[in-house]
Amino acid sequence: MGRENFPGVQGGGSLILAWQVRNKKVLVIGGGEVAAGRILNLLNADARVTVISPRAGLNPEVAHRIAHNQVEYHDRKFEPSDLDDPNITMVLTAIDDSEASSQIWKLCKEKRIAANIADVPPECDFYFGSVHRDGPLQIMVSTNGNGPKMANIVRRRIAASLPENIGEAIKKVGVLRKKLRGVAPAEEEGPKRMKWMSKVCVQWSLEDLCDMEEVDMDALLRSYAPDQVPSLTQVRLGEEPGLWQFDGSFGWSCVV
Ligand SMILES: C[C@@]1(CC(=O)O)C2=NC(=C\c3[nH]c(c(CCC(=O)O)c3CC(=O)O)Cc3[nH]c(c(CC(=O)O)c3CCC(=O)O)/C=C3\N/C(=C\2)[C@@H](CCC(=O)O)[C@]3(C)CC(=O)O)/[C@H]1CCC(=O)O
Ligand SMILES: NC(=O)c1ccc[n+]([C@@H]2O[C@H](COP(=O)([O-])OP(=O)(O)OC[C@H]3O[C@@H](n4cnc5c(N)ncnc54)[C@H](O)[C@@H]3O)[C@@H](O)[C@H]2O)c1
Repeated sequence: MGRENFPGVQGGGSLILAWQVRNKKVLVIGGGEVAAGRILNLLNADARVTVISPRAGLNPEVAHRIAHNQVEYHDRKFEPSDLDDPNITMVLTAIDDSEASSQIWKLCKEKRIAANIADVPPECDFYFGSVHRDGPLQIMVSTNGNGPKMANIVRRRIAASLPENIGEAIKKVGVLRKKLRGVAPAEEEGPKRMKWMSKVCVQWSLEDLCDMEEVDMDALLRSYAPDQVPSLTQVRLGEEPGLWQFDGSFGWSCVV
């Protein structure tokens, strides 16, 4: 008999994902304060943003994005034909007109376009959350519609508890991972590659990860074949792979 101690299911949550909208077309309907926040989130994710909103109602931040050609802009109210472009990946509405909002939601569902209707939670395929960003690191907090301000408070507390250099350390790990793929591209290397990469992340301090230069990465990668993880000091001393072994101390360990 199996032990059956699998995780219990806790329904009622959201599926939290990191949606890749780079170079994809996203329609934002409305140009007020809420739209301004949405547009920034989208631009930070390299989306191609189109804004539809009468000029008279534009918030200064949205007007700035338009003036600097950061978004495509149509100075008018929403029209159903705005949804005809098959390249639209996502629609976000942030307008102060609930009737128009519901009409847009229905049209999006007919066309199977994912949509967020800012003021109507039941008419959202996905919610936004409160996001902390530090380089490649993003942390999103959701309260699943219960308390958006609470999400903001939790997010700020999490951000305050993070090491200052975590984003930079992750950036370096990203470069190393890419290089490792170059050194060991084979599919069957997958398990070894992942285990080795995990060991580097666990054994190296954030400071050492941040300090790691490209030459250090190239030297470190020579220890991949013998499946060893030297410290940054050892890498810089240029010792031959095979001379070091992790002894669990997170310090200097050299077996001769
Ligand atoms: C996280 C954040 C992200 C973002 O918008 O980018 C976000 N709302 C934020 C702020 C905020 N929103 C509101 C207040 C006033 C205080 C309060 O009500 O708490 C504040 C606080 C403020 O403005 O400081 C009012 C509000 N919001 C919604 C409704 C409609 C309703 O609930 O019926 C109403 C009532 C309108 C009314 O009463 O008339 C709905 C949603 N808002 C969500 C996200 C989704 C659920 C996220 C979750 O539960 O975690 C969801 C469901 C849909 C969606 O928007 O995707 C962003 C904080 C970012 C940050 O600061 O870090
Ligand atoms: N989800 C959230 O986090 C959240 C937070 C606060 C408010 N809200 C809700 O979001 C909505 C927008 O809030 P806001 O503060 O940005 O409002 P706002 O009044 O500042 O902006 C509304 C914008 O919508 C535009 N607009 C109105 N009708 C339009 C149409 N048919 N087509 C295109 N554009 C149109 C207006 O010109 C204006 O630019 C409100 O309903 C508000 O209750 C949501």
